[in-house]
Amino acid sequence: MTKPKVLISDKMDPNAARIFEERGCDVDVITGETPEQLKARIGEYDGLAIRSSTTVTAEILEAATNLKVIGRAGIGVDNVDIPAASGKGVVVMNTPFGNSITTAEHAIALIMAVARQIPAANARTQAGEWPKSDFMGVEVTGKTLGLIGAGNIGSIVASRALGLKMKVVAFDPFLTEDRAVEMGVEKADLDTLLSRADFITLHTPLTDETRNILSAENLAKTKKGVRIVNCARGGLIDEAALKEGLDSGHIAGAALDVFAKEPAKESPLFGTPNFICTPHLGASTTEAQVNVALQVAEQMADYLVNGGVTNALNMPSLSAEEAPKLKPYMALAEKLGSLVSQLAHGNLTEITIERSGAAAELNGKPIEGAVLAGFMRRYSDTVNMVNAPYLAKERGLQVRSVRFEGEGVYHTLLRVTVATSAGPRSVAGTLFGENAPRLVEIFGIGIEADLDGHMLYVVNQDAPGFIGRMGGLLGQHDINIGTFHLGRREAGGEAIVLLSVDQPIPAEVIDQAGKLEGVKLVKALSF
Ligand SMILES: NC(=O)C1=CN([C@@H]2O[C@H](COP(=O)(O)OP(=O)(O)OC[C@H]3O[C@@H](n4cnc5c(N)ncnc54)[C@H](O)[C@@H]3O)[C@@H](O)[C@H]2O)C=CC1
Ligand SMILES: O=C(O)C(=O)COP(=O)(O)O
Repeated sequence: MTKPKVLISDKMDPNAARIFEERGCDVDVITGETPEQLKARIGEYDGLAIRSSTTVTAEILEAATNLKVIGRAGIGVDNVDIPAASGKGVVVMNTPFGNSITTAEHAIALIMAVARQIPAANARTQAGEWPKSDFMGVEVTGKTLGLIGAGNIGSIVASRALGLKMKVVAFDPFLTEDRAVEMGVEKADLDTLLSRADFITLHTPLTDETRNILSAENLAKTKKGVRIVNCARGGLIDEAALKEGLDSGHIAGAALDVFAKEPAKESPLFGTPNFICTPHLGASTTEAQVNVALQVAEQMADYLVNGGVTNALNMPSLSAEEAPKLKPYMALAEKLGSLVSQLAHGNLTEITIERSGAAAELNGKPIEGAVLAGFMRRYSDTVNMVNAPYLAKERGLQVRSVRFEGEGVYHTLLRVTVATSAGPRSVAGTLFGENAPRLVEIFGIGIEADLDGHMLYVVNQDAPGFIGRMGGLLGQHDINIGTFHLGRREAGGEAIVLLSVDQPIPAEVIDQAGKLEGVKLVKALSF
């Protein structure tokens, strides 16, 4: 048998190459290439091991004709086009815990550095100035730390900050009161956190929801004299607004390890007083790099040599006999989980997964995992079908599984219901024809649709002329409608529309759709 061939395309601890070789893989270490060079080379490889410097686009995946697995030696996978990888059957794995302590420690180091202006004081002292009277710092003891994102890294930061005698206020949709008490933090909404924090640190993945979470508007809600630290992802903060806040003196200091555009070789923030930055060093300690290198190489080699799957972000763990029967259900389950998470808002504390008819006969665990992975994916880079139930439990999400053996209208049905502060929200789906996943109900209204690509969800008053107005608006913006599905509770009552389009719908078109006569709600969805 020919040996699987792996490319390590980012700087990685040498233990990774050693493990690949010991486990029976050939390995090349070629770092710092341009996307064109990687594209030209990738066709030879079965595995690609990366950190954050390699961006794996759909175009690179197109050229990756032999690729079976991408391993991220680290946590964030926003540099990998996961849908494109899934489409090509390429497993994407990460190492969800190997660098979390190290990254949390960097956040704490930056809190201290920004409180005492250590980098500027160091530079001027070494320049021979002895500028003792220019650097008056603040204590962290007794100050409030606002933690945005209380997952693995956020929880470690909280525990360290408590050790420094700070108060910790945390905002995270998956943080329950019980978990907050266990962590010793106070659960808060974002506005409360912004108004109370003396220091703010960010620990969320970069998603559509977290992008610009510290926008100009939200920065304006912060306490005067706030200090901000970002060791998560650049796009979480509006860098121009941060610069304005520092210049005006509203923000007393900021420390960034990550930038919207990396490598950040220039930025309006550079040179701003009380601004500190590091070049994405969050995970850069000997310990973390050895951890993630060993782990990624072991996981990837296990997959390439034995077919074992660990920490995959786009693939469930399944036995060989169950796999073919469960596969279409997993796709349906993940789509329903994703749909309900895109439609339900507020405090998400309980999810119920019902299986009726043929679905009731199957192993419920992988289906549950797939629903939860779809449900939580918007909130975490590290969630997969395997770890989703564990993460849900850890974050206090109650998961109920219910089976109904008899058949209803459909021979097989999955229903996912989420308890929200506004009441239960439920969606249901079945398998049609050649086991194609199909939505059949949203919030109690019958509607049949495929959940695929970019979609628009509209709630409107059932009245003549609506379809024409909506079609006309999208047509004016050159947006082609692929499918159009309608459902309603009763004639003249509340109706819903799900339509699929060929490209993402710009925000201004969504805004205009929301203003059309009879429209109550419009939401862009993606699958
Ligand atoms: N600077 C660096 O070198 C490193 C940066 N990172 C970044 O740190 C991020 C966090 O890592 P982990 O804690 O391990 O991930 P995690 O998945 O354990 O935690 C992320 C948390 O963010 C929360 N969250 C998601 N959307 C949110 C929202 N809209 N508002 C508030 N909270 C939200 C989630 O519920 C979850 O609890 C990673 O996604 C990665 O981008 C990770 C390692 C190193
Ligand atoms: O693990 C992560 O998410 C990181 O951001 C670390 O990035 P790096 O591996 O140091 O390029």
